[in-house]
Amino acid sequence: MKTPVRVAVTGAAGQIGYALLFRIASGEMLGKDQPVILQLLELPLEKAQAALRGVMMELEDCAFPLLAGMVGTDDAEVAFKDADIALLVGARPRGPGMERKDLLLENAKIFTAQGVALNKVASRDVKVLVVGNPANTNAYIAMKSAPDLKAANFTAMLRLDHNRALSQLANKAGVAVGDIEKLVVWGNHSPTMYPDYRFATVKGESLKDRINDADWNANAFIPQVGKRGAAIIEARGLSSAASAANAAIDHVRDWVLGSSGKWVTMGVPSDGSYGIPEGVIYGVAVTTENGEYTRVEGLEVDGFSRAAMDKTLAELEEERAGVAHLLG
Ligand SMILES: NC(=O)C1=CN([C@@H]2O[C@H](COP(=O)(O)OP(=O)(O)OC[C@H]3O[C@@H](n4cnc5c(N)ncnc54)[C@H](O)[C@@H]3O)[C@@H](O)[C@H]2O)C=CC1
Ligand SMILES: O=C([O-])CC(=O)C(=O)O
Repeated sequence: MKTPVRVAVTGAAGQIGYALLFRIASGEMLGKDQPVILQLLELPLEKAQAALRGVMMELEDCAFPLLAGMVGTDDAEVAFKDADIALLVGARPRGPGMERKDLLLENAKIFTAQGVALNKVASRDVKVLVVGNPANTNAYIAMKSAPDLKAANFTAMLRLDHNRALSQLANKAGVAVGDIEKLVVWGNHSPTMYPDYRFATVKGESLKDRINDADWNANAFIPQVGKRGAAIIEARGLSSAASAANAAIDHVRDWVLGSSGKWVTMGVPSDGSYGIPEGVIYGVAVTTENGEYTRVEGLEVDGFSRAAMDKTLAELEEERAGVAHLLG
């Protein structure tokens, strides 16, 4: 038996948590031979803690052979203790009359505290995935609040956007979703993101040439991928949960187990390439191997792409400026 991996999940009793934990415990994230210990954080409210206890009872009732242990807590330092992987899902949702800026500030407090706790007690190699919105800026805040941890190990989830774009492209081109490679979604997990299939291939042939429809790209594809989260809320009355959990699993699985040379999109702190200022958590194409990601370098940025990449960057810069006073 392998040594169990400690996986911390915040917001564990929420709807993404409910779609996520059972799949982690069944081995879909880290492999069917990898035991896990789940360290689950919820708010210190009776309702949230009761819901968490219920989820843990259900996890127990699945008798997952790979579930080597479980902790439920309202204390971030307990949840993050020696964590190898931290999925930061819990966040303050937008309430009635709340502006984006208010949401940003409320969440800034949460992700500052969680960054500090990770810095104090998590494994020095902890891999962090931020799902809670605004995901890129929350990841940036946590990273800045955890100066003793590797900045490169703080990532934000753009995989749902990547997967959404894959399916839209497969439908448009009439190809199998699994045959599409070399897609990237640049920037912020928000409607300003830029899904870019200029480099994408299907069985080695250019997908862009096959679709050959600049109008569809600019006026249907890009806005549809960007606003897909809102479309799900409109249809379901609740935000994406199963697809978000699925994307979190894809993100961490590929990061830990490798993408076998395939491109995947991760929100990672910029190294200054592609004109993105260093440190900004920005969606880029990466390949992954041996628990590390490597940016796909040297992609051509044409005029249309530059404008799209700068627009989503400007939004991230604005978010960063909005929380700068909290980060010292
Ligand atoms: N990056 C992405 O692609 C996506 C991000 N999201 C975001 O994921 C987040 C979670 O979504 P849902 O599970 O649907 O929400 P939810 O409201 O069902 O669950 C969130 C849970 O987090 C808990 N929570 C809140 N603050 C916490 C804190 N400081 N510490 C620990 N737990 C805390 C709440 O008690 C709640 O149980 C939201 O911010 C949502 O906008 C959702 C879909 C996709
Ligand atoms: O739009 C939302 O609030 C949830 C989300 O991030 C998504 O589904 O992409």
